[in-house]
Amino acid sequence: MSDGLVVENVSFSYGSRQALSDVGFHVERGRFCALLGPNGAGKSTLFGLLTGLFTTPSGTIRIAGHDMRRTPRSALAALGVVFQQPAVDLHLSVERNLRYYAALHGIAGREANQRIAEALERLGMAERAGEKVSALNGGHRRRMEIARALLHGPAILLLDEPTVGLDAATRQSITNHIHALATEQGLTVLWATHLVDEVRDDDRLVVLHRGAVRADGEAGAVRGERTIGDAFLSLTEGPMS
Ligand SMILES: Nc1ncnc2c1ncn2[C@@H]1O[C@H](COP(=O)(O)OP(=O)(O)OP(=O)(O)O)[C@@H](O)[C@H]1O
Repeated sequence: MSDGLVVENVSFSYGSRQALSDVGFHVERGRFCALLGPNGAGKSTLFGLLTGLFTTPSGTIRIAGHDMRRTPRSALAALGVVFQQPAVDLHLSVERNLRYYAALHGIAGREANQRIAEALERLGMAERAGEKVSALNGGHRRRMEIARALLHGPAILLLDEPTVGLDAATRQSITNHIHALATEQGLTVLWATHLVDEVRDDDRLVVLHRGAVRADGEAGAVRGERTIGDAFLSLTEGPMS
């Protein structure tokens, strides 16, 4: 368990507004975990804590065995992040965007070339390396951002609603790629979404609602005889926070 993702007793408030209360779950190494929650559930707040954007006033976060409070640099070095809002330079090529990001992590020269080639290959983007990002469709831009998040070799990949605005076929292709990274390469994945059709029965599933964990387990077991959509609705009914 030490090399996966551990969240224990995490609470967080914006002033008097409590956004997370006593949230805890563990994701084992190499698992794809869907973090499912409706708008306002607290997903972005949790991502803010996992990525060091906010400090954790209470509770423990361990990333690949590194405690966020005691060894934040090691914890963050083990993390790859795909944020909800794309942050890429549209006027540069895919390869140039990745090269800048690699340089930020102190990776240059032949090592950078090799990692960029590998990351693009993994996401099925090798032939687009020389294209300007502005010429790519939304799905390919997203894949490029995922490739970029993998360049420094993170143990854990966080994705905050990465398929927003993409069509169904593209969404499925991207979720397939990320599942393959988990099963084939041992990457631990936390995938935040409010789209129930992105969750598969053999995924780990954590349902967050009004800042609290409402369900935690293998998705097939959490839904039981219900569809995942019905299970989600019954777990998240009641007023929004
Ligand atoms: N900067 C802020 N100041 C005050 N309250 C906030 C702030 N950001 C979020 N909140 C509140 O915290 C709670 C959790 O919000 P959060 O954005 O983490 O949810 P979310 O699950 O990411 O929702 P969404 O899918 O809409 O992004 C909500 O009640 C929200 O209104």
